[in-house]
Amino acid sequence: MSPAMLQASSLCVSAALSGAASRPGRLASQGHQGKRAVAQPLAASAVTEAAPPAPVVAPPARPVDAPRRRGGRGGGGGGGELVAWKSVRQERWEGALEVDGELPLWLDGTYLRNGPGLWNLGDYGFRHLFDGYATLVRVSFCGGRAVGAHRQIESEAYKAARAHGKVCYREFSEVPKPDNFLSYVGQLATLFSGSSLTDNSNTGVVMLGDGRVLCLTETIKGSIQVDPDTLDTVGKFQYTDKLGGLIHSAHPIVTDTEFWTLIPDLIRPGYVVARMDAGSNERQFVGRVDCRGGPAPGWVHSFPVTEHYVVVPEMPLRYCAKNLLRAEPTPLYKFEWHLESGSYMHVMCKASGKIVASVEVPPFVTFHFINAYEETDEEGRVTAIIADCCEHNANTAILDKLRLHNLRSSSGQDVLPDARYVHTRATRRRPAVNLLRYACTYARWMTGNTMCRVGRFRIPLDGSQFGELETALDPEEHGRGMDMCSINPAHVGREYRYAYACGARRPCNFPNTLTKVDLVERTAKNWHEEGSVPSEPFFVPRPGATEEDDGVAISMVSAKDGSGYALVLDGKTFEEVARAKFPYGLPYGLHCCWVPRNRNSK
Ligand SMILES: CC(=O)/C=C/C=C(C)/C=C/C1=C(C)CCCC1(C)C
Ligand SMILES: CC(/C=C/C=O)=C\C=C\C=O
Ligand SMILES: [Fe+2]
Repeated sequence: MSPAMLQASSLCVSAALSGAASRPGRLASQGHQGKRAVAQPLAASAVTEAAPPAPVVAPPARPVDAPRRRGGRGGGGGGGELVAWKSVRQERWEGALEVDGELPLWLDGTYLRNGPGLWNLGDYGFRHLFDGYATLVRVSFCGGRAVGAHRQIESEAYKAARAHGKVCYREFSEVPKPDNFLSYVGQLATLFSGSSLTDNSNTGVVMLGDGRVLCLTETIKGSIQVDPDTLDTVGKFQYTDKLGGLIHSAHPIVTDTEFWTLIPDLIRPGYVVARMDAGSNERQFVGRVDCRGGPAPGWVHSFPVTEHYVVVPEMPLRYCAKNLLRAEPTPLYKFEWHLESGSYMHVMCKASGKIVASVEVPPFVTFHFINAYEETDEEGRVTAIIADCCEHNANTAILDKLRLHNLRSSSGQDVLPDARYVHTRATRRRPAVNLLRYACTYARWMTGNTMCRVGRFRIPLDGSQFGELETALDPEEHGRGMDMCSINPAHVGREYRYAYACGARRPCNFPNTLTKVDLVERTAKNWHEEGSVPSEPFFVPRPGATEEDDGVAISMVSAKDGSGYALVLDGKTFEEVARAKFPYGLPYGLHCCWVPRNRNSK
């Protein structure tokens, strides 16, 4: 058993044996080099100080400028105000969590969530949700008990910011301020080599087939291995191949045996599709898709695969080399909207790297593909690819809504653009229909009545030129909000029925519900607690389950009273099973993974 696994099981034992598990705010002390806890008070200047020695177990954190008050329903740290959009700096915190309800005994492992939880450097506040320094929160479940932990990821970008008290690398919207013209010219030069790009891995976290756990963002250098038990930053994940590239999709598709990724090519507009075997650090070139429109590839935050194919989306929201060079953010940050360039979906055969379909589709805006699968005829021949996404109704306004100023100032107002769950259908006779759809999309834009929906693409494999994009269920079912989706991992690339996501209860300025979507019945079940901000509900199947929704969905909630807790919902009924309460409030976070206790480890 590796030291990390030993530590994990001792955590389980200490949580199970210690009475601290039922006392909020009490910390299960877990020795680390025999040091005592060092307080990390969240003064606004905390991050600008020279790096202090890492504390063993820090006391409960307070967000920047939050009052010190106790109590509140959600757990310790309540009685204040919503912490979701405030920096909560924890260099190393760990403690037993008070549990309300009954945690299933089969839930045995670690839920890990990554996200940009630190948006302040001294007096300086970052602009955008996606700028924050990477923050890992974990809850380890064992024997009906829960132990929480919280740490910053030690990226070069974060360490440099702490040491110098300023942004030193190019983040999503933040750029280091040059001291003079010469240093500006120097910065431009480093942009081309990629050395000025951030490695702040604040987006996703995945467990590779060999048990290694990686935090990821859109820069390739921002692939960082972490220890899921201690949350230690193990080091950079070095890709040992010669594929190059500076950016990639933040959401590789990871299975027990492989890892698929997309590498956009900004010089010769297109995408490289690559795969890596579990246990390896070497990506292999599979094939290339040339863009059909526009001066640059479309943003590929994520993409889906089926059993035999990789789906490569080409959105009209495209990377923009000029915007990459700018010191001040543009309305669409590093991107540009090129409606005239068209929108396309490409399908590549995993085995041969050949493109088997490339269709034009109505314009769309998505961060997150949910899943894809192959549609077959009676003879078992694959006739089309179905690909689902959280679609923001071809409206780029969502990027602006995720500015911290908007998230902090417009709560209570109904300013979240609508989203939907959509699919596409492709035939040769569609141009007129598509034109009509574009017109409808823009009519909705003009009236401000846009929709956020589950978008379903249908991409036929019969040589048709056009694909369709349809709304998979009435967006009113999930309040016209839809993002941050997970599904049963056994259904990745295969037909599926259920998706778990964040939806909306209007009025709101950000998704504020958890929603279970049933794509067969075209209905949704919703969980909501007034004023709370829940993050991605991550589905964990029950070991041995045969039904798709037999398991739990785990989310972390930043509650209205300033508290924070992990919420466990029943995968079938979507009723609350239990909540494990942190003794302080949690910042919002993005994506999650599940690390079973008996994982392989390297
Ligand atoms: C958190 C999230 O969802 C997205 C994060 C995206 C990031 C950090 C993108 C960063 C980028 C750069 C630092 C330079 C190159 C362009 C781009 C990929 C947008
Ligand atoms: C949180 C989010 C969108 C919410 C809108 O409805 C998008 C996050 C993207 C990055 O992972
Ligand atoms: Fe994402």
